[in-house]
Amino acid sequence: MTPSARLQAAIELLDEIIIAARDNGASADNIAKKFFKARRYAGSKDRRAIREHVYAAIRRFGDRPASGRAAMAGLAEEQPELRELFDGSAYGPAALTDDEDRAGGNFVANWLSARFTALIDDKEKAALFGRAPLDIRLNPKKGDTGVIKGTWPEIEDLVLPNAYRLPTGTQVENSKAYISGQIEIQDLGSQAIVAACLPREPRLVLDMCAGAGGKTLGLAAQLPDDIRIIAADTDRSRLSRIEPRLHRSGVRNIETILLSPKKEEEALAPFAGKCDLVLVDAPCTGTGTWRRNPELRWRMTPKRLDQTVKLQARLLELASNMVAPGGRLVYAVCSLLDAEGGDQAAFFLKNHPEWRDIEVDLPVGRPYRKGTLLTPYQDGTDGFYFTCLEKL
Ligand SMILES: C[S@@+](CC[C@H](N)C(=O)[O-])C[C@H]1O[C@@H](n2cnc3c(N)ncnc32)[C@H](O)[C@@H]1O
Repeated sequence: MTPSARLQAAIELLDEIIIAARDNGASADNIAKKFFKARRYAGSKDRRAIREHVYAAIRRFGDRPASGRAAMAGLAEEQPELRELFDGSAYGPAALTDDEDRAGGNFVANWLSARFTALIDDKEKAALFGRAPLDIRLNPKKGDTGVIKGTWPEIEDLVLPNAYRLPTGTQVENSKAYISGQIEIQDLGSQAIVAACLPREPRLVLDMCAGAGGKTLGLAAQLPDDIRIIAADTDRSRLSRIEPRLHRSGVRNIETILLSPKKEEEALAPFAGKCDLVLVDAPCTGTGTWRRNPELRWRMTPKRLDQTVKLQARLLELASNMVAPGGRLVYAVCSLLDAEGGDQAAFFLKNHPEWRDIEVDLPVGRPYRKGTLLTPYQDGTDGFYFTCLEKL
């Protein structure tokens, strides 16, 4: 493909990504995979170049552009070499005109920028777009440090006992250590949230928004095998992805429960007031994960944020009903917006005098508004807020 044809392909791929972001459709990565599958003529260099154009536009614009062409035209304003590729050649984009739409604005939409926690300064904002590291968690029941250090001599020890960092791009998923369940890929921040759940040994654990089980497996790896762990979620496809991970890691004490949205309480009724530990890793806007998913910015609107905040408050309330007296509730979000983090904790504690927040002693994160904040610049993790609450 010519450089102009690659740019035109990037414009077409961006058109699909923009529509999916507007309509809450498939992720940019999945759309790209499908796009290239249907264009076998694009070789590996073509694909790489097209992806680079697409992700440069996604990283650059905080507001969702009107179209793929507007996005690339906006980028061309800042990159003269791109402007030359709008050359009207056979498979390339038509020449730019003075009056056509061009994307612009800041890296983060202005309405959203104002809602970040006070600790997110310019350095932190820049780090939100940095390169995400590749962190792994050792499963102490199956693997040992010697094996993984033998496999990857360049591995870096992190501040939590089973946490390690590998150079980005290391092929982990086809390694013996991964296939045999000795390791999982998990950001240090997620590992810190699991650590915050476990000062005392629970008997019954509920992971209420377990997704594909990242934190559920982290909990199981640290707890004795006879503890009952319930992994619940409303997303059938995500929840089903726990199964192969359970096999790999040899865990047998996790049960899954598929919840129906708005009817979660019915399915969870048998556990009401009985759990020693409930984790609510709540659905959120993901503002702390922009390093991995910069396209999430294009999905955000004030209305969607408001809906997410309401859902989080409802799930926190519901989760609190599942906890036994003296039990612990951990509420976490991979977001750095106060509305999803500190505001939720403050609102909950104000309305529940029978609960108190507890301090956690971890080597990462900063105390922030009744909880802990983890950030890319300060901690080298994705951005998270979590709070540990105890029922009196
Ligand atoms: C941040 S993700 C969880 C990630 C997971 N805990 C992990 O460590 O990999 C939030 C999850 O909440 C789930 N969710 C959304 N609405 C829910 C609801 N009403 N009840 C329970 N889970 C819900 C989503 O399907 C999603 O899997």
